Formats: sequence, structure tokens, C-alpha cells
Amino acid sequence: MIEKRSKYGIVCVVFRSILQYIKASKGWAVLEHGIAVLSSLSWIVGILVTQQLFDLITEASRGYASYSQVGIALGTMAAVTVVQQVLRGIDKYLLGYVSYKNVGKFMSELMLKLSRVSAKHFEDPNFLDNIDKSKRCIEYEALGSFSTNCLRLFTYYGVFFVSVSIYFFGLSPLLPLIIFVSFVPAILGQLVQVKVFIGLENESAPLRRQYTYYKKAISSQLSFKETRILGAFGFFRNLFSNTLLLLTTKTWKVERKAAFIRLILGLVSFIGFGVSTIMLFNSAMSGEISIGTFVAVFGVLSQIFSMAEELVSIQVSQGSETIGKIEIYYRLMDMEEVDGEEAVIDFSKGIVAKDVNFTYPGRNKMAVQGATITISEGETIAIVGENGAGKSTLVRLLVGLYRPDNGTVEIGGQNSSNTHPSSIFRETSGVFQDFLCYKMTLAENVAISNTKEIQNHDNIQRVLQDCEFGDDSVTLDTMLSTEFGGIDLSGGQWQRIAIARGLYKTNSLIVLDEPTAAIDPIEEERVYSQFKRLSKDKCTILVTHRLASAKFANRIVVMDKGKIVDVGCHDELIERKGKYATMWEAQSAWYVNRDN
Ligand SMILES: Nc1ncnc2c1ncn2[C@@H]1O[C@H](COP(=O)(O)OP(=O)(O)OP(=O)(O)O)[C@@H](O)[C@H]1O
Repeated sequence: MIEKRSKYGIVCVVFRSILQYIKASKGWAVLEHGIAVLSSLSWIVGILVTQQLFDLITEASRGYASYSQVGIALGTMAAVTVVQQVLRGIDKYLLGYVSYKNVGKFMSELMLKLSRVSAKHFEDPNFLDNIDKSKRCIEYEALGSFSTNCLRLFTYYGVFFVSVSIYFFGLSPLLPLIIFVSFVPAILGQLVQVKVFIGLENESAPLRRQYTYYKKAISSQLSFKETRILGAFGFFRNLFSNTLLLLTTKTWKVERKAAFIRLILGLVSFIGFGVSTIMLFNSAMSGEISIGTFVAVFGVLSQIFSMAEELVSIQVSQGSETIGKIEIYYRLMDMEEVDGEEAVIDFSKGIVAKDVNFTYPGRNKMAVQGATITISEGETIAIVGENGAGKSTLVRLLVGLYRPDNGTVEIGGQNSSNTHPSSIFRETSGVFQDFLCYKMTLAENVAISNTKEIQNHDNIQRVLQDCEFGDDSVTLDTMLSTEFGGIDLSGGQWQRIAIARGLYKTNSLIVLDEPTAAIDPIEEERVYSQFKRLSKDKCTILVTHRLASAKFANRIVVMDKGKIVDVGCHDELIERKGKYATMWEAQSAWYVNRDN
């Protein structure tokens, strides 16, 4: 526990982000921070040439120096100023450029990580929250600018304060001490802010998700029809406004606290500035330092305080707001990945599930309990049962998408809990209830599992014909999205494309988890019988509510409350007069009554 906490402590997060930034930016990091060091050192050069110029002016006015010497000093100062400005410009440009470049890299690392964690986590709302926070942390360049700013604490601010302090120390040992002491409370205050903002981040993420959801319910293309027709606009707007109010109240309270801390810090800094100025003035008046030194140091003193303020109130404050999200991002990046051996899956051995239990994150009740079933090579089974009976969960276990909490699932002779999912998925395909309608061309929609073959239009056309997709106005190159200048299709047409996509992928095991809800029962029967013909010799699992469609299967698995309660062919199950027979009678009666 202690180790866990220290791993995500502020110091560890800072160093980790710096290392990540250096690794991602490579040569750019060296260039950016090399320029930062030069830009920082140019300040001390500026002080020295200013000092020299004003000392020469004083001496020239007394006749101890020539005007040409003053002219050279003036030219040197102008040159130094130009170099300072150029360095600052390059520094700013590189800062923005490198941070922006890293956004893509960090995001693709996150996506890669998400593709490697267990699918079960995606059922956990906290995990989804953390994805949301991590994505925002990267998208708004928070991670990139945080890490580079942390490094700049050393390469820019550190170099500046150390070089100026050494110079000041030469003038009076007390001068750098006062500057240092006036900023220690400021830095400590920031640590308090870090804690406050981490708390805010954790509390506000669920609210933000709710508020985004309510906003979508009112304005998204998918939901606006239902929201309007049900007159639910006011309902969602109230929820939206209330959540937004809660969110802004929380944020406002934290911002108020942070502003108060900043005010105190500002006062401390101001006192430091005042004391340093008085000391400097006294030294000049007593002849301890020359007029040139006074002018140069006085000029840079206000710069020191504005830089320190920038460091504290912008860099550190923004960092403290960000660090909460970054901590969550690292926790996500450290999550255990789905492990397992690469293995050869021999589908002639079918699928064997024994005493399988599975519970969703955050639930106490098992979604699947004690399931035992064997599916032989080339067999088609249908899983039926009422809503919430556990059909989809069982299917996901049988194809290795989820690993059982207890019991074993052997797919093609390999235990799914020890086998890397990629080995299993290589020869597996599926079409699910909530299939995706990709905003891409028709060809891409079908061939997404093997885009190298996207130019092989014959294959794509064949599978579309098999699935009886036909529309004269649609070619393989038609963009299926109005948003991207194309067209949209009907629900039934999208379903055929989804099935074609499932069949297009080479597979020895295919799952059809009720992707046919948008077509009528007669059409569904036709699609399933067609599907059975196309997927012959393969292990096929169908999930359906319509028992007439299940008749195509070699065996029907009946589920009730998470358990397999019966297995057999249609006639056997009718004869046993169990759950299946009751469901069959109810569905048949419905069709008879409807037809009358
Ligand atoms: N993501 C989830 N998180 C928590 N519980 C879930 C989740 N998905 C499903 N469940 C629960 O698991 C149980 C089985 O759900 P499952 O989706 O497998 O049933 P189903 O038979 O496929 O239902 P339907 O026919 O309505 O699609 C249900 O009690 C459901 O509430």
C-alpha cells in the first residue's frame, strides 16, 4: 500500500513525466532545453552589459571614459538584447511545437494500452472515467506542457535564479537570500494547491460525464428524435443545468481557495521585492555598488519577481491543476495487461466450458453461473433466454473476450485464461447487438478486418451479395456518412453490412449476438438460414430472442438467470416442456394472435 502511494506521489509523477517527455521528444528535447538554458543565461549577460554601459556613461560624464567606449557598450547591449529576443522567440516556438508533437505520441500510447487491458474493465464506470480524464489530460496538452515545464524548472528558471543569485551574492550575501526566502512559502503553497486540485479532479469527473451525456441527449443526432418526440427536452435541460451548476460550484470553491493562496503568495513576494529594493538603494547610496550596478540590478529585480510570479502562479499552478489527471493517467498506463501465451488454436477441438462463473465489476450477482457446455467443430448452437438471462455474457466468455472468474473455457484446445487473446481472435469473428456503423466507405465498412485486401473488390462484392445487400445508389466507394459528405443507410441495410463484415473476416468461430433487431422476424429467419449456409463447417454461436430463428441451430442452449437450464434440439426441448417450451408457446401464441 505504502509502495503504491509513493509510486504516484508528486515527486515520482514529476520525474516520470520528465522521462516520458525526453523519450518521446528525443533530439527535440535537447534542442528545446538547450535553447532554454541559453535564453536563461542571456539574462545575466544582459545585466553585465547594462552595468558596463551605465558605469561607462558615468565615467564619460566625468571625463574618465571616451564616447567611443560608450558607443561600443551601447552596441553590445543592443546586440545582446537582439540575441535575447531571438532566443526567447525560438524558446517559445519550440515549447509549443514539441508539446503539440507529443500529443499524438502520448495518445497513441494510451490507445495501445487500452487495446491490451482486459475487456472486462470496459464494463467498469470508474475505468471509463479514468479513460476520459487521461484523454483530456493529453488532448489539452496538459501532460506535454506539464513535463516540459517541470524540466524548465531546472533548465530555464533554475539556471536563471542560480546565475543571478551568484551575481547578487557578489554584491551582498543578503540579496539572494531575501529573494530565495520570499519564494519558499510560494512553492510550499503550491503543494497545498496540488492536493486541492487532485480532489477536485476526482469529484468532478463523474459530474462532467453526466453533464456531457445530458447535453448529448438533447443535441446528438442519435438521441434528439426520441428526446423531442417524448417531450423530454425540459427534463434533460434541467438535469444538464443542475449538473453544470454543481460542477461550477465545486470548481468555483476550489478556484476561490486557490486564488486566496495565490494572493498570500503575491504579498510575500511583494515584501521580498520591497526589502531587496531598499537594500540595493542603501548600497548605492553608501557607494558599496556603482551606479551601473544599481541600474542593472534594479532593472533585473522587477524581472526576477515577475519571472518568479510566472513560475509560481502560471507554471506551478497549472501543474498543480494537471497533476491529478496525470496521476490517473499513470495509474491507467500501469494497469495489468491481458497476458497469456501465443498458441495455435485448433478449432477441430471445438469449445469446452466447465463450471464457468462471471460477475461484472461493481455487481454482486453473477451474470453467468456454473455454465458447462461443449461446442463441437462445425456445430451451430443458438443461445436463447429472456432479457438479462446471461446470453451475451456467456457468448463473450465462449469467444475469449472475457475470462471466467472461476471454471475454464477451452477454445480450440487452449485455456482462454492462459492464452493471449490475439491467438484466439485471429480465427474468430463476430457481429454484436451494438455493431458499429463506421463513417467510412462501403468497402472499408466490410473489409475493416483486413484493409490490405480493400482493393480486392470481388471478395467484398461477393460477401455483400451473400448477405443480400443491394442498393443501386451505393457503390463500394460510397462514403457512408452524411457528416463526411456521403449518404446514410437504413437500419436493415446497416445490419446486412455488419453481418457481411463478420463473414468477411477469415474465421473458424463466428458469433452472431442478435444483430438482427432492426429486421422483421421472417427476414431474420432468412438471414439466419443464409448465415448458417455461409458459415457451414465453422463453430457458430447465435444469440436470439426469436425462437423460430434458433431452429437452424444443431443445438439450442436455454439460459435463465445466469444459468444454462436446458440444452437440446428444438423437438427435444419442446418435448421436455421446460423453459424453452413455455417461451415457444408464448411466442407462437403472439404470432397467431397477431395474424388473427
Ligand atoms: N456492463 C455490465 N455491467 C454490469 N452488469 C451487467 C453488464 N452487462 C450486463 N450486466 C448484467 O449481467 C446480466 C446478464 O446480462 P446479459 O447482457 O448477458 O444478458 P442477455 O441475456 O444477453 O440480455 P439481453 O437479451 O437483454 O441482451 C444482467 O443481469 C445484466 O444486468
